[in-house]
Amino acid sequence: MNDLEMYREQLALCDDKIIDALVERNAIVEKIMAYKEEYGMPILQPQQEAKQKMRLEEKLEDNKYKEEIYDVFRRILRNSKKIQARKLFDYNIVLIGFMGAGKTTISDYLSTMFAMKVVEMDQLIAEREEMSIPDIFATYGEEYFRDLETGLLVEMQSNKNTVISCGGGAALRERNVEEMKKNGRVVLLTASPQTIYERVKDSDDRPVLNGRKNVKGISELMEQRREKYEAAADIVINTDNKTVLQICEELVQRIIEMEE
Ligand SMILES: Nc1ncnc2c1ncn2[C@@H]1O[C@H](COP(=O)(O)OP(=O)(O)OP(=O)(O)O)[C@@H](O)[C@H]1O
Ligand SMILES: O=C(O)C1=C[C@@H](O)[C@@H](O)[C@H](O)C1
Ligand SMILES: [Mg+2]
Repeated sequence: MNDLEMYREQLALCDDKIIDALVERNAIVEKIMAYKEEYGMPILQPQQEAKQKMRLEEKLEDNKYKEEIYDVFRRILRNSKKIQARKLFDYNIVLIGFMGAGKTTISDYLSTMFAMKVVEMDQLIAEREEMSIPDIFATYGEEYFRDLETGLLVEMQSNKNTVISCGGGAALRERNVEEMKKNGRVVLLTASPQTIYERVKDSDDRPVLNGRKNVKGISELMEQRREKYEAAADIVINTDNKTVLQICEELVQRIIEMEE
């Protein structure tokens, strides 16, 4: 055997070690999940991720392949998160609720914590139509927009582990709710009119709130919608005075309870 052949064999042995280590690592990730579930511990522990990152940084400080190894670990972490998400729920999470309830915020955090894909329905529809949502309403009417929502909710049923952040009015159409349910669990985020007002008061990109961007106007529209939102929901989470982490943890725990 010449040197080149020998190096190639050594490389193959290295790859085998990496595969074995990754299999072992993934099994440990699953054990950690099972342990947390068994002892009712929080599933989301962002401080642990920060600790792991620091440990890695210290260990790689003087390593000449630091950047390349970081890159690999970023992917390992991403895949660990996907494994955790798959273990918790093998379907999509559909977030509904009034404007400002936190659908986009919670979607982004879930995406960070579980490496889940996010579909912002309003944004995707506007991109595909090459038109803003208010322009779609003005040009083609609400029915046309709701049909696009229905179509997108059907399309999403071939995905898994995706967070679907619905437009504020999506749950108002019965057919949309039917298609939401086929995606996975429907989670309704709620907040008091005061909280919603505080969250939306400085932004002008919610045309439905034009002319009623005050606590009374929000409260009235919320009451009109309440029944339909609640009828659509598998899980209801109130978000008043809760951090994004608390809300996401509550969501995960409620999903665990539902699957038991
Ligand atoms: N739990 C929370 N605590 C404090 N602020 C929050 C919380 N959730 C959301 N917010 C803030 O409220 C505002 C509205 O949140 P977000 O855009 O996520 O709502 P949304 O439900 O997606 O609204 P829309 O239906 O209009 O898209 C944002 O500025 C966000 O940072
Ligand atoms: O609450 C609503 O009725 C709406 C909310 C937005 O997300 C958009 O989907 C649209 O402007 C309708
Ligand atoms: Mg949003």
